[in-house]
Amino acid sequence: MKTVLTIAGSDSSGGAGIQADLKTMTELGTFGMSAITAITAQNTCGVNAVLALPCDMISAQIDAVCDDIFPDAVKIGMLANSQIVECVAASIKKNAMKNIVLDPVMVSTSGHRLLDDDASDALINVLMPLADIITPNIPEAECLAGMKIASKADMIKAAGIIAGSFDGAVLIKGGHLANTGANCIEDSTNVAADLLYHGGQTQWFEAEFVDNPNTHGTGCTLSSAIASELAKGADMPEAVRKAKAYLTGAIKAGLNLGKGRGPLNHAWQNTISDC
Ligand SMILES: Nc1ncnc2c1ncn2[C@@H]1O[C@H](COP(=O)(O)OP(=O)(O)OP(=O)(O)O)[C@@H](O)[C@H]1O
Ligand SMILES: Cc1ncc(COP(=O)(O)O)c(N)n1
Repeated sequence: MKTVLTIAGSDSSGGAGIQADLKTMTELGTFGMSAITAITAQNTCGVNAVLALPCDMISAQIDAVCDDIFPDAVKIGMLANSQIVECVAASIKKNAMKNIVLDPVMVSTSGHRLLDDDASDALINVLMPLADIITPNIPEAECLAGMKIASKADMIKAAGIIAGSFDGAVLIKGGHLANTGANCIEDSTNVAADLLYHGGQTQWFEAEFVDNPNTHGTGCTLSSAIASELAKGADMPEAVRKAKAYLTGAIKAGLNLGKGRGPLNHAWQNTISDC
């Protein structure tokens, strides 16, 4: 069985972070392992508290995994502060890890900062160069590219700028532009359109925009699904295509848990075959 390591924060409500990552990895037939960077007290309504773990404990988790069950791919999510960004980068180099998917988590859907303001430089200069793909949402891509993004043309421009600063691929997730009119295609159906910039080429991945407010953890799910598909041997465009199909199914299968933006239905493939 192929193995995937998530280096990310814990979400007590199970919708995002390592909990979403491990569910995704299991559903996609890989063996998920975790190195926890921070503990959050959160639910579908918001983040109440964050405790960043000490760097030596984070490095120790990564080393313990790599010394025994070397991961075929790695997903990196919430990193909390610049010290953690630096120590995760050092551990990746030391262990010569491969298939690195970096989700540059900055702010939760509920508006809570999950990465210190002053950590962006370390993220861009120290960690990004080690990644095979980074998966920013629109606000994160605006921060990384230093420009506003209000259209698909802006997404293409921003992806080119971000890709110019490292060797990997860039997937700009368009969830925040969907339903604003900016993503509308000719038949006026609204779509959730993500842009992959890979090897100098751009490619759109479009899926039905599901009218469902329960989208807590979509970014975590997509990035860990990409890591799982890379671990199983897919090339980058194929990994993105399969990951987006899994994600869209999990949004469509619609759970309705909690009082706020609820989590996804990770087990949707089993749910459908049970019907
Ligand atoms: N309502 C929806 N229907 C279908 N796909 C969606 C919907 N909302 C988001 N997506 C898709 O989910 C993925 C993550 O999107 P988004 O742009 O919201 O990233 P994010 O902000 O990092 O996610 P998160 O909400 O977990 O922080 C993308 O593939 C996007 O197209
Ligand atoms: C531990 C952790 N990692 C990532 C997110 C981002 O997910 P979302 O934007 O859906 O809140 C989160 N809320 N918590």
